[in-house]
Amino acid sequence: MATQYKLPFQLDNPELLHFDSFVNNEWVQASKGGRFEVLDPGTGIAWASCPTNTVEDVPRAVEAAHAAFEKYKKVTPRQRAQWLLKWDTLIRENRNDLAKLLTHETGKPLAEAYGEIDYSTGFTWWFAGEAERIHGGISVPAVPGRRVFTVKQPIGVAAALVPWNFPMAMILRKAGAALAAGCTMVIKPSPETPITTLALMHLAQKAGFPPGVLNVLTTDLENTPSLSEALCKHPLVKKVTFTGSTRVGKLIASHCAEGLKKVTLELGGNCPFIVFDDANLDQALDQLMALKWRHAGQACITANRIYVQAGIYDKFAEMLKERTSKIVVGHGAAEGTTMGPLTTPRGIAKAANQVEDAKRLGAKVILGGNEIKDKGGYFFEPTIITDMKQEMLISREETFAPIAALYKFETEEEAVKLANDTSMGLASYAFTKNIDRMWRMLENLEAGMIGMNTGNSSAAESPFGGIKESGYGKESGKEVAVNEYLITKTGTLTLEDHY
Ligand SMILES: NC(=O)c1ccc[n+]([C@@H]2O[C@H](COP(=O)([O-])OP(=O)(O)OC[C@H]3O[C@@H](n4cnc5c(N)ncnc54)[C@H](O)[C@@H]3O)[C@@H](O)[C@H]2O)c1
Ligand SMILES: O=CCCC(=O)O
Repeated sequence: MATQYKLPFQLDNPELLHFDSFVNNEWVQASKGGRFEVLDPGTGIAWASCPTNTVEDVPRAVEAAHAAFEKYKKVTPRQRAQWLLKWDTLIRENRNDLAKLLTHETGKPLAEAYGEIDYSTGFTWWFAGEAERIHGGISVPAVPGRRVFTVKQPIGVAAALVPWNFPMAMILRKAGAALAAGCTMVIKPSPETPITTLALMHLAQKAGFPPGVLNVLTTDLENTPSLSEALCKHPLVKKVTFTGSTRVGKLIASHCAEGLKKVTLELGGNCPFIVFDDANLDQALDQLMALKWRHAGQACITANRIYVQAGIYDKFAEMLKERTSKIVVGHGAAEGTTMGPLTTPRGIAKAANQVEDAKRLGAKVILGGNEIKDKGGYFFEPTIITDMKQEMLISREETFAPIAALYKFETEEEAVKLANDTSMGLASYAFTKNIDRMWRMLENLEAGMIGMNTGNSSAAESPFGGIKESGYGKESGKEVAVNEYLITKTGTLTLEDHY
């Protein structure tokens, strides 16, 4: 469908732009004909619209994915790998254009958009390699004359429900594993970020994936819960992979319980970042600057609670303030911008509420603390708060905004106790030059991923996933991620006249 909106950018390859849903390799409208707008968070202005699919549109997409699965499951792993590699190449070739789409949907600065694309192609590359390395096993059991073996088979149609903060990375992390395993997929992107997803579909089609292997149902905020529920409950959907908040993750798990669907849940974080007084402060600060301010604090693995040992607390806070003051907030596509807007206006309201709560309970705002109202989009000042206490809101819920909250601690035992005092368990970070202590951190911190003198642990080759209320299942990494899309079948063979 031709767009009535004015595009705020130009693409080298305008063919990438699609504004309709994608089912069975065709660009389609929603059955009821409705559309919703896609806004640039840096201006608040709509620049595109997409079909508002509803529950009525779910069967068409799932049935297309199922018909495709019947053929795709028999495609050789090498062929799957070749299609994945071709997709990977096309994404890399369209890097400049995709970065513009990401920036205008999420708000993140162009440099970060490039970073997301490079991170994302790690997944297409990695899972192309994994496709041919899926294998079962064989064993000789205690009973004579028997052999027991396992074969791995793709589970079926997978539904992927993805968030808006890393729309490309989250889709390729899921689709890469599913396609390598031999599954087909129906993707529901967030209402904020459908255009990047549709551009990826354009490239998947060009890469040669057959019709129905990948499908996208776009929809708005209002129809998201019902459409997602219908996808989870459709009998032909055998696997659901969800990335998003813990609140919604619990709903998804309950929808899937009915059909006993296999589920992967990558949910919220509330990640502690611990700096001991024997840490290399410059190293800790470099890592914190990159981790905390990445996408204006809108990453699940961001440092939500920063615990600093008493002896270095004041110095660390000052050093952080000095570096943070140099951040340039602006439109993600503007030259010189180092921090963009929040992606949604909901994020601004939540951040403002958390700052007010911390101030009321005795914390000090040493930098920022306010919404920026004169820039047009959804901007919030990079904010540093000291004298944080466990009873404050930020200790219990993710900020998902550019707020660095600093807590003081005295001993290692206290730091571990405070760090683990959360229902979440996605990632934890520790900075110390004491190797014994570092090992204790790895074993004692309750999280699925531990950053040891690093704030950057996400990579295609590392298993990604949380524990506690941060979810279950792993994405990326060797074997574990592809296994999420496979079933294991056990064969038992009796042999005559055999030991
Ligand atoms: N662990 C991870 O890998 C990871 C990665 C990115 C984001 N997250 C988490 O996601 C959250 C931020 O993203 P968000 O605000 O888009 O999360 P969200 O839970 O609101 O939305 C995630 C997805 O679910 C959809 N959704 C929203 N309400 C729904 C409902 N009632 N039923 C079904 N689907 C629904 C959204 O449209 C989106 O596609 C944060 O909590 C963050 O930590 C986690
Ligand atoms: O927001 C969560 C995902 C971020 C990541 O994969 O590093």
